[in-house]
Amino acid sequence: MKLTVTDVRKSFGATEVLRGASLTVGEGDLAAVLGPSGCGKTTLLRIVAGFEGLDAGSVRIGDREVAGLPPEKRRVGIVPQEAALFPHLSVARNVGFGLPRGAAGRAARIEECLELVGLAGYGERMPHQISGGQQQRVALARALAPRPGVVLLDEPFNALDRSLRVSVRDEVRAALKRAGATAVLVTHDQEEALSMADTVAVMREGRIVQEGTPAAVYAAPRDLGVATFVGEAVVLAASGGGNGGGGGGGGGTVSCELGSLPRRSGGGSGPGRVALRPEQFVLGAPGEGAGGVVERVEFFGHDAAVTVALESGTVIRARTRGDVPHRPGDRVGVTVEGPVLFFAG
Ligand SMILES: Nc1ncnc2c1ncn2[C@@H]1O[C@H](COP(=O)(O)OP(=O)(O)OP(=O)(O)O)[C@@H](O)[C@H]1O
Repeated sequence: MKLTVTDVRKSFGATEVLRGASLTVGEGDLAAVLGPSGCGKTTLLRIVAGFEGLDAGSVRIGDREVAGLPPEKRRVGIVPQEAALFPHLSVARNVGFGLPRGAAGRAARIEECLELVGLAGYGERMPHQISGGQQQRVALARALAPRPGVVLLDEPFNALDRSLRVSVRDEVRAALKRAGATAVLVTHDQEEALSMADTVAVMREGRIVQEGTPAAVYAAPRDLGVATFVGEAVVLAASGGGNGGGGGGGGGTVSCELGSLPRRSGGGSGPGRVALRPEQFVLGAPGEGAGGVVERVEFFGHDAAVTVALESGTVIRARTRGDVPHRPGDRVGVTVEGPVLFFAG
């Protein structure tokens, strides 16, 4: 079901933690709430779940206002940070925990949910007999079993080691999609948010400051804070020309130490800052563009990150193809492929 959070406010004592937070998640979508530690992500999730009351605002699941209802009346499924399975209950009994005893089709629903998360046939195992990633998937099956209107996932991959995280998050995403669930994932890991979610909601100081598809937020962040929080960026002092009057593409130019660059529209004009994405840097021969020296090459197989100290003292990190010919100490010339993001002020 669609989730609509409107202008939610919440204070703990004198501290206002949510300052008019609004969030919309379309039916069947997975939204990631992304923000720094302490910005209010978990509080927002707890308010949607009903574990915490709100001071003002509204929470609707489908067409129903749930702000005054206790958690068990909201039809919300929760996947906590650590799977938190009942250790003395089998996997099947964990999954069936939220289903009424003796309900018709209960056993079939348990098996169906285990199948959704790719664990068909694991019902008789005990939690300690399965891996951490599998435990997290059982927690998801448990959340899905009562057919909730919304599933909430609070940093669900934190307890897993890095290599496992990537595969578990793919499996969790696939299971949510198979179930057709509307879901909200809270995370401070931007790669997780950008790679998993249909939409990203960037949260800062108790408010959602921008919502959109990962690609849209990355390409057109509303301010420098979002630009540097969602994706990597090198920020340089710059001066922006007029917007060129065109909608869509044409946005005039920006001048900075790396030259005069075409800019995306928006962001104002006059003095300000430019945010350059790692994939916008092109490393060429010395003399092509700004001179610099390679400091470090990080090889990832499919691509590489090359850190270059420019003669000006600015340090940039460029994303290049994996077959990078550079070594630390090499002299290179750095140019930028536009259009670039500019923010006045
Ligand atoms: N029950 C509470 N009583 C008092 N203060 C609280 C309570 N719950 C949360 N806070 C405060 O509200 C702020 C936001 O906390 P919250 O856990 O929502 O942030 P978060 O964005 O989820 O952070 P993290 O990513 O570190 O989990 C913090 O400053 C926290 O100390």
